[in-house]
Amino acid sequence: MTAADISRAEWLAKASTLSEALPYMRRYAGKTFVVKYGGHAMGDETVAELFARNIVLLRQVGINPVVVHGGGPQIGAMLARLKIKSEFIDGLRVTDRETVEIVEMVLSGAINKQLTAMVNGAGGVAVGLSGKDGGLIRAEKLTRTRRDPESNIEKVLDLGFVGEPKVIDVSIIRALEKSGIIPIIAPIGLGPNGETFNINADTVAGAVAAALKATRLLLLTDVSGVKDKAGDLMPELTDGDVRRLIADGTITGGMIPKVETCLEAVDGGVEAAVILDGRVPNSVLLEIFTEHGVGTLIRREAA
Ligand SMILES: Nc1ncnc2c1ncn2[C@@H]1O[C@H](COP(=O)(O)OP(=O)(O)O)[C@@H](O)[C@H]1O
Ligand SMILES: CC(=O)N[C@@H](CCC(=O)OP(=O)(O)O)C(=O)O
Repeated sequence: MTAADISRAEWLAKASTLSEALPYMRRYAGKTFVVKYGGHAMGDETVAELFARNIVLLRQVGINPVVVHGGGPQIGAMLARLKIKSEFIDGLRVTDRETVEIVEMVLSGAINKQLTAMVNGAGGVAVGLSGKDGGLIRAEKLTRTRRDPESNIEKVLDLGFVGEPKVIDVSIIRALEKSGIIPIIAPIGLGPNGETFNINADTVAGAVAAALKATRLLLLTDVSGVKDKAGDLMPELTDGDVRRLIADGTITGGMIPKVETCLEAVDGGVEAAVILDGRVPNSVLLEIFTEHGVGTLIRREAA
């Protein structure tokens, strides 16, 4: 049987014995996979533990997994506990000085350490870091503009300490990879004047994947992938499809930056980007080791 013959059901049966699964895994040995684990997908502890085991398994078969995590709902819950109001513009949290402190505490302090401990508990060797460690993510303030429909004048929107990655220095990731260590990255960047920047986790995952020229960028979320108007999963989309689906209102909200991140990553040298459901047990393994995958694969149209 070749890798192309394996069905999802067969994969699940084989996953119980590593030795049987190995032939299907070898094709990716030595490759780097960037996996973004979204805050919504983290909810269920059993699924989170399975996620950690999947990541360790990738490492055990010779793949270099790099995890970037989110934590939007968890930041929201902490801000609510502290009675700090939070608003979003284009899916990005407006982040004032007080908010950025909480964002860093929740992402780098709580979630990053939980996930790192989980991967270590699953038998891997993981190290948690943020964009501040090893000069990983140099960021600058993100500027957003919006055209006022009545006056047609473009207004600059101030999102506060929301950053965009400018320079990704992958040396720390490569050093960890060489030692068999799994990096777990919180989406925090360091600004030119020592500022802490809150960066959308999808954006960080895309930028890190492009800088590493990763073989795959996997964005784990709380839906099965990109769906059409009838709610059916679309297994594969090109940049042209994505533009059309945004324009006709099929792709909305948080899914817009996700698909845009995928296209930028593919443009930046990532072989393929996939949006998939992180709440489904073993979704990472199913996506990587079955021929058809489970989510929506996004690629550029052939020139
Ligand atoms: N065409 C679409 N297909 C699937 N999900 C979509 C689509 N358009 C908008 N969405 C929304 O995008 C959400 C995923 O984005 P988001 O909530 O930002 O995820 P995460 O927290 O994992 O980063 C889905 O839960 C869904 O509500
Ligand atoms: C600027 C911005 O919006 N940053 C995000 C960072 C966390 C994130 O992206 O988490 P998810 O992947 O779980 O949504 C935030 O503050 O929520």
